[in-house]
Amino acid sequence: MNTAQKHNLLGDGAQVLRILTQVIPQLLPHRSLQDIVGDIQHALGSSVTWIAIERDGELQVHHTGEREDGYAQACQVLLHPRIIEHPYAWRILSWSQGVGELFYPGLDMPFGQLQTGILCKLPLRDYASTAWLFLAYQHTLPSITILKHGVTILADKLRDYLLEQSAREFAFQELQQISEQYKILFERAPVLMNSFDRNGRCTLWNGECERVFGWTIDEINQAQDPLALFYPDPAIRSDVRESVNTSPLTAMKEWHPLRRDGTMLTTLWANILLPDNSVLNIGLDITARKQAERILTLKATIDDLTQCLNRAEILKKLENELDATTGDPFAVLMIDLDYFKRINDSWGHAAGDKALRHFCDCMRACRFPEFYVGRLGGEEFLVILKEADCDDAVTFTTQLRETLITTPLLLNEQPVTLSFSAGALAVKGKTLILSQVLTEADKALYQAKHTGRSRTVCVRPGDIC
Ligand SMILES: Nc1nc2c(ncn2[C@@H]2O[C@H](COP(=O)(O)OP(=O)(O)OP(=O)(O)O)[C@@H](O)[C@H]2O)c(=O)[nH]1
Repeated sequence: MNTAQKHNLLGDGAQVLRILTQVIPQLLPHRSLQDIVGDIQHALGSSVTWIAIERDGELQVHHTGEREDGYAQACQVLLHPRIIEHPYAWRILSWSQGVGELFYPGLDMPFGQLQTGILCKLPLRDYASTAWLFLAYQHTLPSITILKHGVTILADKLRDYLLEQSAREFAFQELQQISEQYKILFERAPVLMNSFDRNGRCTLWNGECERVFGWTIDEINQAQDPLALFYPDPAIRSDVRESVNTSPLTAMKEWHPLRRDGTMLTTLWANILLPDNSVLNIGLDITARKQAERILTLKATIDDLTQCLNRAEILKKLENELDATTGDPFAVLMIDLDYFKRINDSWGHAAGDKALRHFCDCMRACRFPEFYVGRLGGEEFLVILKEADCDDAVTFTTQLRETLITTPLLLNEQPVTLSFSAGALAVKGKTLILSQVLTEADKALYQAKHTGRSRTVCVRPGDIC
């Protein structure tokens, strides 16, 4: 059918409806607007056809001619004073002849020669946008009224198509925004997030993993078994695999992976099974926190001044020894510095502190297989010698006295030899309770103090030797 025959059909209402039944079913969501404009032009035989959409102040134009500037074409019509200053609200405007001269004066074929034209507004107000459909013919048509009715029907369907497209685009943009937000969250959250596939290849590795472990995802995947970088022990590796792949842990579990520099981390991990059956591992690096906890725990057991065990801790140790089911023998020494007040009085309190630290250093320097030193308070100390008897206790104090002589305390560069008295007690089996041990050792110490000081008195319960 040639163009003239096609134009004649547009003068017949029934034919126009028949043409529309071919075009309207093509307004499918997956088809592009450019294709749809092409369908309309082909079915209705127009020479110039375009659809313009104004969204957020921006004009998008969909047209058929590949080489033509559709944007300029649409602007010339939509920004024409006759359109902008139109005195009435309008939905559809038509010109039975002279459209080319009106909108495209002096332009080449077919623009300057266009005769009949229709501009139809497609209100898309819900989405803060407006669209226009423009059709123009080089010849005058038999009935502009019939064409206008046809275009109104087509415009309604076209508007439904555009609204659906807008809704899809809106949903897509929202999805993209959400996915972008999750991407940022994944990359920047101060939480370790990663995932490994069934072959052990790393598929996800967020910024925090890179920062904490020191490897990039590419570096990890260069290893034959990436997991072995973190867990060199095959048994632990198998536990990790079991926890991730076989029974993902929803509660946090502590693991100790290695980082790139070989240091061991303390981490907590939980595994989240995703809908595609992959597992996302979420972890927290608690190395610094654990370290701080260890230091705090240690500090709670240490005497600040002398760095030996504090009173509570040495008494706890003594109680543990007394409660031990094995009932292994051990010796207890209660030690008190002699005439310590004189050091404070002669050299000042700071010198007294220095003397206490020096005395503890000398005790710790003594050679004995296993022993604990604790400060009971002031210048009084308790020493527990494991698997020892009274003779060992005496040997220990003799050694300590020698050390104090060979390594005197220096006060204002003057050597001062510290002296101490000691009460020793040997404990065998589970025969005594804590208070009895302390009372007996104290009795022996008292004896040492009142029989000349600088000596060790050994006692067996109820019996001083
Ligand atoms: N510099 C210093 N002095 C302390 C500390 N704790 C207790 N003292 C002092 O230790 C002295 C203990 O004096 P005394 O109980 O009379 O004992 P001493 O002078 O050693 O006499 P004997 O035990 O009888 O030989 C007191 O002057 C306390 O103030 C401390 O942490 N630092």
